[in-house]
Amino acid sequence: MNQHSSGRDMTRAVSSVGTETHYMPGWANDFETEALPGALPQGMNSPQKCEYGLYGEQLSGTAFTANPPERTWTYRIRPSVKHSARYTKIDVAYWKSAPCVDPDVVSLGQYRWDPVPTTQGLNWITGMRTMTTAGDVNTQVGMASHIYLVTESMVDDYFYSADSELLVVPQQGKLRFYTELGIIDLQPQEIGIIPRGLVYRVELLDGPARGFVCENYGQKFEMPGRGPIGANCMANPRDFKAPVAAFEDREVPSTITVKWCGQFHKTEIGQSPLDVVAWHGNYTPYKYDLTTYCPVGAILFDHPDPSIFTVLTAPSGQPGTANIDFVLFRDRWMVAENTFRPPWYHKNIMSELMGNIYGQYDAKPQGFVPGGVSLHNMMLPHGPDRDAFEGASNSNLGPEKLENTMSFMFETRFPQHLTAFAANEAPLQDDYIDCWDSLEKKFDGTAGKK
Ligand SMILES: O=C(O)Cc1cc(O)ccc1O
Ligand SMILES: [Fe+2]
Repeated sequence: MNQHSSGRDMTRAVSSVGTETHYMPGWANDFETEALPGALPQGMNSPQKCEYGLYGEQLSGTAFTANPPERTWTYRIRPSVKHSARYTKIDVAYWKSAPCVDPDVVSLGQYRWDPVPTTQGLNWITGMRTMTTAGDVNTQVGMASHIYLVTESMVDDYFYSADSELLVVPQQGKLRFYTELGIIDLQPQEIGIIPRGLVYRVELLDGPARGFVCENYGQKFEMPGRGPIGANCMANPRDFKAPVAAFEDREVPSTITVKWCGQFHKTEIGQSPLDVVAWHGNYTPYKYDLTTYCPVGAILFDHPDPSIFTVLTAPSGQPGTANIDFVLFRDRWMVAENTFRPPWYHKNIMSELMGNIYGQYDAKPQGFVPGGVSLHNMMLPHGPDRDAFEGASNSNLGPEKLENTMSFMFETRFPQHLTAFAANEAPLQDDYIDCWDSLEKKFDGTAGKK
């Protein structure tokens, strides 16, 4: 997987705020890219003097001795220490971190929310609304799920999370992430990953923007083991895209906000920190087009576990038991014979937070709407509502295409705790649990096969 990318050939010089984006394909490649010709040292990382008067700096995304180690070498106008003055603690009211167990909030239950409405004056930081937290940010275990609401761009304000990598799932609007390593545009049906420690700002290209974020406190997302499926289908490595180098040489009063151990801190500096002119390495932000995900499923009978739809998985250290699985339910053919085709009724040791990107989800034809969220927590029973059950039990089973549908699941081995925002302020559907009320007892002890 560590093939050498031809990033340099694809690089376009973008010497200040770029308007076009360019990407290099491949999963976890060892990329190289430069926004000015010759800015990237060849054959070594630390020349005595770098070209253009640049400073060399390493960003380590794994422990030095991890296998494989992930790191990126940057060549920048100033070293990051110059983008880091004294920090002041600030309050970011709605962005919570685990452990965050509110004694007045009940997390045991099946929950569903309508889309959280967007309001004016929200940027990537102030518009982050934490719905659930799991694990512990201090021990780098677990995750948080958020809804983001963005109606304003960050202009000379920058951010990074030392706590987490962010998996961003847009549902509405279009965002541009100006990062230290280049520019990524994101819109619905795409996902982006912003790695831990990477500095960026988020611009609103088309708003208002809303979407979902999985904040991963633990080991990085990786492609799932493919097992008997073999080398093809599911997510294909070449469909992951890393940005080419792009830098800002802007000397204006600016701020950097840092999320660190669940707390937020701000510092003021006199220039843009996005000043990396060239870089090489395998620790990068990336995007992925969900419509390139090639689903594999039941082609004769029965309904497999949803793990067959895993796009990315973040390991927990216990094999097969992820800190987080990111699972995609996209349009696909249903052909299974003599089969109840929607998800079965079940209880799961993992906890399942789902979001609807667009369309209708087969187990919940009503009520789980685009922008909406549901939570089926650890060991809590759930499954199709009555209409889905009756429909699927009585339909004529020809080949049928599930169309106009894209939902996803953040599934974690840890119980998810609701925030006070999720319990009290977000549009919780109080009657969600009633969707199973009208399931009848159909049992007839005399009716079975003799
Ligand atoms: O609960 C859900 O809707 C998600 C889900 C889908 C599926 O096809 C099988 C199991 C499962 O948890
Ligand atoms: Fe489920």
